[in-house]
Amino acid sequence: MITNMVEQPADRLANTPPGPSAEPHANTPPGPSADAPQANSGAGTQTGTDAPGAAERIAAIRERIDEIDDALIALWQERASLSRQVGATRMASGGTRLVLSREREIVDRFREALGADGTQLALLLLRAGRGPL
Ligand SMILES: C=C(O[C@@H]1C=C(C(=O)O)C=C[C@H]1O)C(=O)O
Repeated sequence: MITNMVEQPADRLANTPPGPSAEPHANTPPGPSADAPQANSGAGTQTGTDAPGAAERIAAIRERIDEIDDALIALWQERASLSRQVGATRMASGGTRLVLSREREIVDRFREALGADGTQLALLLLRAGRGPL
């Protein structure tokens, strides 16, 4: 889980395997980390540095990261909804719940674009729409 790592100085990250507590329950959104040391103490989210220029630059970049995350979440939810509609339509007409050849195409597409992470992302996307196999 990245949440705990980003609030530690980089030199503390090496050779520190995540313990059991680093991975919360799969469906539990992570809350604020109470145990990690803070690199700066102003108002708002920690940037991980006390250097004013760097902190401001990081805050600006984070605005775009947050926008991207919002879009990813909305797209994720829309895709899952559409996938469920396809499944319901198909089953209501006597068809199958899944079409594995189509799923294979999707996994291949993500893997070709993103490598091994793409495979994992595609599998998560598919599961979000049609449930676990
Ligand atoms: C949405 C569909 O149904 C299922 C879900 C898929 C998906 O989430 O992309 C792909 C194939 C099917 O197993 C579909 O056939 O397009």
